Amino acid sequence: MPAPAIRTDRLSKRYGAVRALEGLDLTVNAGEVFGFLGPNGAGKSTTIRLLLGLARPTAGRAWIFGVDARDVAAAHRLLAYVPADVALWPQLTGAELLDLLAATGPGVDADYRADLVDRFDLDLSRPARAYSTGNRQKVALVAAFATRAPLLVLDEPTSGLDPLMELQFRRAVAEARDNGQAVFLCSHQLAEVEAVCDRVAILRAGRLVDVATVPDLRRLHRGQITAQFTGAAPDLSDVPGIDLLDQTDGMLRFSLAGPPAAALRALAAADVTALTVREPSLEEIFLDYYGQAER
Ligand SMILES: Nc1ncnc2c1ncn2[C@@H]1O[C@H](COP(=O)(O)OP(=O)(O)OP(=O)(O)O)[C@@H](O)[C@H]1O
Repeated sequence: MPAPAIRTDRLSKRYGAVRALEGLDLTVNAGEVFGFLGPNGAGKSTTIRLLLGLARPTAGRAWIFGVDARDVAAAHRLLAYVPADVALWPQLTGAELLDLLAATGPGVDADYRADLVDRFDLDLSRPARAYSTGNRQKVALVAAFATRAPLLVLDEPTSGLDPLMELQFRRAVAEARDNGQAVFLCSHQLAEVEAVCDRVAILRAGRLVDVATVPDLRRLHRGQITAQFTGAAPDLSDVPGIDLLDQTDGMLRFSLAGPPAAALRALAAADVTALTVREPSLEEIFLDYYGQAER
């Protein structure tokens, strides 16, 4: 079996009394787009710093394709990184920057890079000091995708991109996956994570809360059902996991956790004329987890 793109074993980091990361066990496979989510301060950046060898773990270990993450020279031949705050040398033009980044990174596919420059609508003749936040992000993204590195580590890579560029980003991620690359995507843009990720990990206060596919996460969280009926209202009093949200004459709306069989039986006993089922969005799932921390 080839080594996974990322593996961590009880990876932990403390800053004094602060437990930034506690016992993280994670595996990200080649060809997988993996979302890494968590509220502010959950430990996402700390994890990335440990994966990149920018910080030393207090305990535990991390590997990039079987290479110890602390072996920075070897591990960085296998990955490309886009930071949340892209800083570029202000006097260099976009073209000079891409050449510099290509020369110092894990390699470059020049044809693909030209294609990406076009798709991301990047003006390479301007100096970096004249770039907006979004344009700086585009330079870093084009440089990273163009490496075709086996692992792409992307930290909040699209916060400054407009919707058209966001679509280009999603397309490039899909191409990376089709090319067998792994993508580790840290993002607060939940719609983006929902659209591109195969699996997501949810981190809270330095600990992993869950790792699952988006459909699996949906199954664990509350969906919303609206039923319209004529005659007597369906009797939902015995349905487990139900939470009645709204009831008017001829309509009721409820949320449901767990399998829908009991609710469907109760609805079938009434004269239901229309039924809509809305699955929870990743945002609702995330808030559900986040809300648990407040309780
Ligand atoms: N150098 C440091 N010294 C002290 N504490 C730190 C340091 N870096 C991070 N922390 C603490 O570790 C915890 C995790 O921080 P981290 O930056 O990893 O969170 P994050 O999930 O990336 O948050 P955000 O979404 O806001 O970027 C926080 O409590 C933070 O204050």
